[in-house]
Amino acid sequence: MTTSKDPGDPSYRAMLTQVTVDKLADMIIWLDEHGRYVFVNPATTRLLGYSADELSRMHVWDVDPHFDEARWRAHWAEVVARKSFRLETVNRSRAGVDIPIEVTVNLVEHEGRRFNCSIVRDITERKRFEAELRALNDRIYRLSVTDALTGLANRRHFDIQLDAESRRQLQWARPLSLVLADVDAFKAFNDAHGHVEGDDALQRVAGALQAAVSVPGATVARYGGEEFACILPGTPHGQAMAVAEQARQAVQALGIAHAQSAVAPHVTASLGVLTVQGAQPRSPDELLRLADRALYRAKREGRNRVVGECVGA
Ligand SMILES: Nc1nc2c(ncn2[C@@H]2O[C@H](COP(=O)(O)OP(=O)(O)OP(=O)(O)O)[C@@H](O)[C@H]2O)c(=O)[nH]1
Repeated sequence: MTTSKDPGDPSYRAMLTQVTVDKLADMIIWLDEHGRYVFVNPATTRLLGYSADELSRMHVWDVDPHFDEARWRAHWAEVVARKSFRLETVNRSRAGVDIPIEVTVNLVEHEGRRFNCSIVRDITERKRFEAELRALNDRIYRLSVTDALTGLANRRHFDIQLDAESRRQLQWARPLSLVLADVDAFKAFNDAHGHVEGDDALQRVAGALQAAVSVPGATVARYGGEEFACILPGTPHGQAMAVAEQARQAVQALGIAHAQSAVAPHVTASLGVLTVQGAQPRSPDELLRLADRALYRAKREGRNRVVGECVGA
C-alpha cells in the first residue's frame, strides 16, 4: 500500500503533524487553566526527566521554581488577555538541574476549553553565552578605565570624571578639590635602580595614595609617568589639604630607599591641592592648570610637601 504524499490529504497532514511533535527539539507543553500538564511531547520528557504519565499528575509549579499557585493565576489571566507572548523562566529537571527556558505562550481554545499551549526552548547555551559576553564586556570596560601598571584609574577615566565633577560642582554649589602628586627625583631613582624597580616603586606609591584617600566617591588616577591625580568631590579645602598630607606621609612611610634624592633618603612626593567653590564656571583644563601651579610651588619650595590653593571662595 502506498502512502499519499498529497499535502492536501488530511491523513498525510496528520502524520506530518505527529512527526513534527515527536521529533521537534523544542518542548511542546499544554497546560490547562489550573496549571496542570495536559500534554507534553517527547522533547519535554527527555529534557525534564519525567514521563508523560508523571507530568500528567503534576502542576507547572512542581517543575518551575518561579511559580506557585497564585503566580499561576496571574499568569493565566495574562495568557487569556494577551493570547500570545514570550517569557523566560526556569524548569527544574527530575535530577534537580535548573534549565533556563524561553516560553512562547499561546492561548488555544479546543472543544470549548482553553489551554496554554507553549513552545518551550532550552536556552542554557544562550544564557551561558550572554553571561560570557557580560563578563567580557565588564573586563573590557575595566581595562579601558584602568592604568595597566598601577591598577588605578587611567588618564582617560580621570578626564571623564573631572568633566562630570566640575559640572556637579556648579550644579550643586559644593566645593571640588583636586590633588596632583608627583614623585620627587624619580629620574635619579630610575637611573640608580633601573626601570623595573622604578615600576615597582610606582606601584607601591599608587597603593599608598589609594589607601590614604578615603573620601567617598574619590577618583585616584595615574595621570601619567610618575604623576598621580585625585578628584575629591564635595571636599572643602581644609579636608583636601589633610587628605593630601596623609598621602604624602603614606608615600614617605613606604620607606623605599632613594640614596640619590636630595630631599630625603627615601622616595617622597610633592603634592598640589586645588579647591574650587562658588558659581564661576571653570573648565577641567583650567582646574588642572591651577592644581599644577600648586604642585609646581611644592616642588620649588623644596619638594616632599603639600601646597594648596583655594579659588572662588
Ligand atoms: N620606571 C618608570 N619610570 C617612569 C615611568 N614613567 C615615567 N618615568 C620616569 O620618571 C622620571 C621623571 O623625571 P622628571 O620628570 O625629570 O622628574 P623627577 O626626576 O621626578 O624630578 P622632580 O619631579 O623635579 O622631582 C623620568 O625618568 C621618567 O622616565 C614608568 O612608567 N616607569
